Order: sequence, then structure tokens, then C-alpha cells
Amino acid sequence: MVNYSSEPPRRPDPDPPAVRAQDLAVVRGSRTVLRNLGFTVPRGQITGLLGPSGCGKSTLMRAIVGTQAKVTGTLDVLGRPAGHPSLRARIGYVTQAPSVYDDLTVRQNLDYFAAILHPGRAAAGLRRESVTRAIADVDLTSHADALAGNLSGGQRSRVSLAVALLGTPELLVLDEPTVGLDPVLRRDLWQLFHDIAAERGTTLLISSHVMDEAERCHRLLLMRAGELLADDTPDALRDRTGADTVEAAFLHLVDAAIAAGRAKETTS
Ligand SMILES: Nc1ncnc2c1ncn2[C@@H]1O[C@H](COP(=O)(O)OP(=O)(O)OP(=O)(O)O)[C@@H](O)[C@H]1O
Repeated sequence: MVNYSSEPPRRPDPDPPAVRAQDLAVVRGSRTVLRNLGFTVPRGQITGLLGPSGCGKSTLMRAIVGTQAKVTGTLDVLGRPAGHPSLRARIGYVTQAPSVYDDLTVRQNLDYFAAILHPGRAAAGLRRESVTRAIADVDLTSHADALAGNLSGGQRSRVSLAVALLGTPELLVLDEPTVGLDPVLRRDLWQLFHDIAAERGTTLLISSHVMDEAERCHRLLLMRAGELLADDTPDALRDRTGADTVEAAFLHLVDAAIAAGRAKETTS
């Protein structure tokens, strides 16, 4: 992705954030679905990307991992422009649809992706080790030889997550990883996300439209209708709005944005 501004090239930041966006916009079809986004995702933390269905969370994630067309503005990921080939091995991305082969076992699924990531005979030991570790990370060791097609929805999601963990990515982008899971599995997955951030220093960007999950994040990006309503910690958001929960804070910010929009209409 390109920096479209006319400013001179910036000097490389020795310690860049995981993601830095400025004046970011995305057009899909004939619609501008993201506009005027500016934010920073710090490293080593869990940042939640929250907002109602259709507000643009998946589009923003696709832009960050470099698979979205018609992106303008500045979008740097791990110090490089989003989509740069050198970022491929440094980012793990899990889409909403689990990308697993039903006719392969859990281990065979992982072996397949490990062979793409670490090809060649010389890497056989590394492949075996990384597959075994990724299966253990998502707590599927006892199901390693089960066919993916025979797993539950939550287990299949965890196979997808294991695939993303194979390359020990610095940035893990997870699009609604807990959707449709029962409360126990959701809790366990969030524990795993926190372990990954704390033990490996991995940055996690996790989208959700379930506001109670916001409370589990270190930082939040709150979105509505393609725009950013807030970029803050859950505590700061609650304090700033006088709300008891992030959900109430979000609703407060939505009402304020609607009121500001109306005031602008009447004065123009
Ligand atoms: N191919 C497309 N052409 C035009 N508009 C699109 C296309 N795909 C998505 N959109 C629109 O872009 C907007 C953002 O969609 P996106 O999938 O990013 O939202 P989301 O917040 O991830 O939603 P959800 O939580 O339901 O997955 C939506 O209004 C959607 O209708």
C-alpha cells in the first residue's frame, strides 16, 4: 500500500507501533465504507475493534493485512506500508470463516500449512515442532488425529487459530474469533489471547460486535458507520463518558456523534 500524501518520505521509526493509520479511507463498490481513520495500535497488547455489524471492522482488518483494494491515506504495519511482501510471515490472520480442510485431520491441516511456511527437507524438524506447539497452544492435542470435519464449530475455529500461530507472528489479526461460541469456550479463548500477548509479546487485534468482550481488551477502537468513535482504554472510556460499562460508553459516544451530525446539518 502506498503513502499518498505529498510529504517528503519519513525517516524509519526505530520502534514503530504495530499499526499506524492516518487519513485512512476505503471504497468498496461505489461506497466509501471507511473514512478519515487515524489511530495507533501499540505492540504487545490486545486491541479490540468493536462496533455494530456492517460498520467496517472486516474491511479495516483486510486493509491492515494487505488484502483490501482501494485503500487511500497512510497505513503502516510493523513499520512497513500495509501489504508489503516482507509482512506476510510477520502477520497471522484468521477470517470469520474457518479455513480448514474437513477431510484432513487437525495435524494434517497444520502439516499442510507448515509445509507452505517452512518448505524443504531441511525444515522437517522445525515443521514438526511448530505443528505440535500450535496444536498444544489451542488445546487440541487430544484431537490432533481427529478429522476436522468431525470437530465442533469452536474446535474448527481453534484449528484456524493454530494455523495462524504456526509462524509465531508478531501481529495476530482475528476477525470475530468467538462468534457463535459458548461462554466457556469464549472465556478460554480470551485467556489464550492474553497468554499469547503476555508470554510472546504478540500484538493482537481482535474484532467483535459483542460489547462485553471489550472489557477484556487492553485498548479499544470503537467504530460506527465507517468512522472511528474512540481509540482509548476501557477505563478511560468509562471515565470520560461517566458510564459503568464499555457498552454504555459506546452508546453515549454514538448519541454524541448523532447530535454533532445534526448540529452540523442545521448550521450548514
Ligand atoms: N464487496 C462490497 N461492495 C460494496 N460494499 C461492501 C462490499 N463488502 C462489504 N461492503 C459494505 O462495507 C461495509 C463494511 O463491511 P464489513 O464487512 O467491513 O463490516 P463489519 O463491521 O465487519 O460487519 P460484520 O460485523 O457483520 O462482519 C458494509 O456496509 C458492507 O455492506
